Amino acid sequence: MNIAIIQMDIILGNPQENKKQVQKWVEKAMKENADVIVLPELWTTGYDLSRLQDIGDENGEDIQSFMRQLAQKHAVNIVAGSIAKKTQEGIYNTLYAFNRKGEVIGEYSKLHLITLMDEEKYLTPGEKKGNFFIEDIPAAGVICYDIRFPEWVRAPILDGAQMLFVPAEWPVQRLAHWRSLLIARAIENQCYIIAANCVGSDRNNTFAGHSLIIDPWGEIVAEAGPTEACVLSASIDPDLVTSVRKQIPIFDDRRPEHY
Ligand SMILES: NC(=O)CCC(=O)C(=O)O
Repeated sequence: MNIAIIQMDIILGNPQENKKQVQKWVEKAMKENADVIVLPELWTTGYDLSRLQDIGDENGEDIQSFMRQLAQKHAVNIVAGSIAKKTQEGIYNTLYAFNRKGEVIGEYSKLHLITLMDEEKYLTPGEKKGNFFIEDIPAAGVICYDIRFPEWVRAPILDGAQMLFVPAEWPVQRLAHWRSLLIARAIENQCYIIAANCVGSDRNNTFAGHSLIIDPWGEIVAEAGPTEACVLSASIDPDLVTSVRKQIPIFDDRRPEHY
């Protein structure tokens, strides 16, 4: 299965331009025979949080229609990062996943809002896990700050996920945390981690790049650079999850009655 992460430089507060960029990046990813394309967090708006009422997506409808067309045109699965989804209950930081026919196959709204970046002032937290299937392989999504909460990452894994998608806008000053946390989440859950970060800067942050694909043994399969927008491609073997889980059977050896 060929994965292509789009590590993009998100233009702050400009969904139209970001959609144009994504169209071009998807064309590029398809030249590398992508089966699954993955985008970063809040890629339509960036962290223009105080303007989300104006530039957020009403019930995620615009992005669903945009992504449906892209997925159908290229017959590719797309884990469409996350976008600001405006609803009557509030604005959510929501991931959508699409299959090759452009059907929505997964939806997840970020559970842990990062107060350090003021998310709680503008966003409403999700409440549900983000499990879905890509080509019959059980997968799940969590979003950026969520990776600091291993008990939350474990939840969709216990439901069977073998691949974890992590759209992010992770700042450079905590790059070491990004890499260590993602490797740890891969090792402890014996799953693939496919983590899409962005590059560039906004008013408050410079983003770290270093999008990563990590295998269930914790080895880095592919890693992007720190500053350049790019497509990070790699082929993954979902059977490796089963073989690592057989080799060290942590899911049989767990003793959840004690914790
Ligand atoms: N967008 C985010 O959730 C950033 C998370 C982060 O910077 C951190 O956990 O540190």
